Amino acid sequence: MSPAIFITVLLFIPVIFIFLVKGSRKTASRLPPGSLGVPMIGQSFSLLYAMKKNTAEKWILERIRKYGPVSKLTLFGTPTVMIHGQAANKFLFTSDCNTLGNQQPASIMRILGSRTLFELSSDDHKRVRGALVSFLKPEVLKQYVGKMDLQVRMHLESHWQGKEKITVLPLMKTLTFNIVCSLLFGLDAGERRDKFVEHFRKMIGGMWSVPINLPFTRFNRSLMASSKVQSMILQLINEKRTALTQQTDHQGQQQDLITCLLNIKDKENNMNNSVGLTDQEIIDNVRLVMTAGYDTSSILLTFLIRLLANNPVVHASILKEQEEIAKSKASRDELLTWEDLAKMKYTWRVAMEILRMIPPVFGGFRKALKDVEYGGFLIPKGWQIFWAASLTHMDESIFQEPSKFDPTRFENQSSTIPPYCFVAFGGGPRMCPGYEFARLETLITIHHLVTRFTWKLSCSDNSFTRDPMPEPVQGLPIEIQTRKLE
Ligand code: HEM
Repeated sequence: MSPAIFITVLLFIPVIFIFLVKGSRKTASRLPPGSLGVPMIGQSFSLLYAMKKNTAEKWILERIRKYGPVSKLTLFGTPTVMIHGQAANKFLFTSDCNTLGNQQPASIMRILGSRTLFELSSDDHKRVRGALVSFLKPEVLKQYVGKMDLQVRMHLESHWQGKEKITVLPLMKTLTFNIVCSLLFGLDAGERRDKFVEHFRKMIGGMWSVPINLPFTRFNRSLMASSKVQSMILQLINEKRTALTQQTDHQGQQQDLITCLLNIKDKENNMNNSVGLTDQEIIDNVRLVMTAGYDTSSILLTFLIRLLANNPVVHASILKEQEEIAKSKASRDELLTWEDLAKMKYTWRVAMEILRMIPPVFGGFRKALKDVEYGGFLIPKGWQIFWAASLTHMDESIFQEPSKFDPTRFENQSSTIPPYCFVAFGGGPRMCPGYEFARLETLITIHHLVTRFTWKLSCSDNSFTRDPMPEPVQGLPIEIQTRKLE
């Protein structure tokens, strides 16, 4: 380098430095209030601790009181902006996919695969979601009420009938897993399903772990189980594909989710159109649906059972509604129908009120794909945005006396609850596609439980922790008694 160029470069270095410092000060002044804390860690442990102690709502409200509805912090290794309120939810759930992307911890992507709905965006997300919804929509699910009913009856006969004491949460997990297996994979009770459950439980054990793949880590065990689950689903896909080629007409026949997805693919291929799902997309999304549908519904059912033990007035009203339906049947063996479920209005309102007060999904993250302005502040590209359902669920300007259990709030939900305020199922294009499936499982199970059993809590501690899903102390042990239909 010639001396003249060298001197010019030297002279420019301070100018560039001053420019960069000024630029970063300007950016810093536009960031929301709050502290990022210790790099990488920030406020993660403090939030997780509050969740464990079931004081996360208070933790968040204190932040809001201190910094206002938009504040910055660091969560799980990433600078984060927490936003709050109806407008914030609308912004988060409806921003276009070039502005906000979905953001899940790295461990989830490695375990469930890179082609799940969680990871996809724009047209890819629409295509795969459309395929899943083609099975999960009410018009299709209504054919499966009887099949779900049979699964619930079998579960109660094996795990409740004749017992005096049971623990609710693990049993509800077994029940929802069996329903998912039967409806999604056509996999009924037997050795194969038992193997499947075993691998699945190991797989989900490491979903919220540090993604370091070393032998004997939780994450490593999860990854190994995930590849076993993948092989089992691939085997099912091959069997179902063979069965499909042997059938000429599958119209009007009951199918499972995998067959339904293969059917879409084959139809599309026949039309020389490639909008169907690849085998990898089927595998990844079947793993996602298994996971998404397992913890959530089982937790809703567990808290419903807890509420019915604690609240005799609600119990009496639900029992009345369910007994009327049971009495309209010629015998106890007659299965429930779609029309019966439509009559269970009060029961579903109670479930919705539980979801308002104890949402199984505490909240979630999105990622800013470019610099975004929100509420007069800058959210820099690459930062994550955090939403928590309870922020609007427990806001007294939206839900009067939010700590009071009041299912009547859901009587005319669309006219009394403003949009983007009840977000237990999320909102916008990523809103939970399993809403109807969860409604069916919940109503059918509660019907059989209240008409066949009475129960009381065995544990006097009525509290629960979050990890990150809410779990009652000791998994909710109860004492049960069989009752006769009056
Ligand atoms: C009480 C039960 C349930 C609750 C409270 C619930 C809640 C949620 C929430 C809050 C989201 C959105 C997350 C976000 O926007 O970041 C979601 C997404 C999802 N849920 Fe559910 N869920 C439930 C049951 C189910 C069931 C039974 C299934 C499947 C059969 C399911 C499948 C899914 C899937 C596939 C997504 C991802 C959607 C997408 O990204 O487009 N969920 N769920």
